[in-house]
Amino acid sequence: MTTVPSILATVTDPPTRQVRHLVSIRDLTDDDLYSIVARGARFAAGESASPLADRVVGTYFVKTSTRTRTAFTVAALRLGAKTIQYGPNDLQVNTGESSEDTGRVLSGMLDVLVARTAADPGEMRDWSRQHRMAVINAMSAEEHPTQALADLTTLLRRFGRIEHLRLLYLGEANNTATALALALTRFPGVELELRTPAGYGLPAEIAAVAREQAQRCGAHLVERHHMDDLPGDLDAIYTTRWQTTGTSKPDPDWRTRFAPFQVDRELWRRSPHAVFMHDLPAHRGEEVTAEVLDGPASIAFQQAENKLYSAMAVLDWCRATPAGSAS
Ligand SMILES: NC(=O)NCCC[C@H](N)C(=O)O
Repeated sequence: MTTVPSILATVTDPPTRQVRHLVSIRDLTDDDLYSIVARGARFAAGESASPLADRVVGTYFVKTSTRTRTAFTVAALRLGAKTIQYGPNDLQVNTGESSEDTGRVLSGMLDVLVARTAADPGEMRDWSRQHRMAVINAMSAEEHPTQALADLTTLLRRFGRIEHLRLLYLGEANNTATALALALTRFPGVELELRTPAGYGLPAEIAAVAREQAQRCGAHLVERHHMDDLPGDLDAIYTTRWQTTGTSKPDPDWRTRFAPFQVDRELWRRSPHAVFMHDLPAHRGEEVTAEVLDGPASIAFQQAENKLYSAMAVLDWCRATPAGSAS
């Protein structure tokens, strides 16, 4: 008769792991938000750590990416993790596997999935219906949360604070604007004004959430659809490219309607100390002039570098820890 080797009796399941997902800035408590932004600044200042030494981070980018994919891949490597990269044609979702099944399968093997998706807003939520693999939104058509976190780290490094900063955002209120509005309105005294072409403002639901947060936290959110009576004495002027990934513009003459929102030197007359911010890639001569983007006020390329430090902070925040233990 065959006997079972006694060594099998000593095999036990690993401890349950609990992760935190970042699909939207709304997934973060105020404390989470403040601590990720501050941690990003500490990583930028040279803090090093290897908290992901035994972890595997997957990146799945359906859309093109220069900054975000590189930032998260390098961040994972710097924190000690190994990485695996999936391109748009690599997963069985292309042959019809459901996004929920994909999440269930990957969560048995990966610790983190960093994903940039096409238009489907439910996909990332489907993947995050488990607590073993953290899901990080590296940009969807609706929101770009890790961009806003990097931008806030940039502001903190530049000004030493975020509270009471005055910011003007120009152009389409796209995924980046959504994340910025959801994040900045949680800082007391922040004044965020968006000037967007009519029909290209924040989605009504996002504007409502951001207004409610602003009221709770003592911030201010203003949205207008013209370029008259611009605010002065700003700390930062922010813009983004006019053609947002995964979206289309229904009106054929949209360029004419966007043209007045271009960021040029004239804007600085009222705010000579303002910095210029851009999530990149930039289209010189469209949303911003070359003179501004490449000029002394521009911190756009510092923003890009801060995506790395901010990605390190995000990966460390969301990593799996045995349930019940401190992170
Ligand atoms: N920094 C980035 O992630 N840039 C790529 C995308 C920029 C813009 N928000 C877009 O959706 O097209």
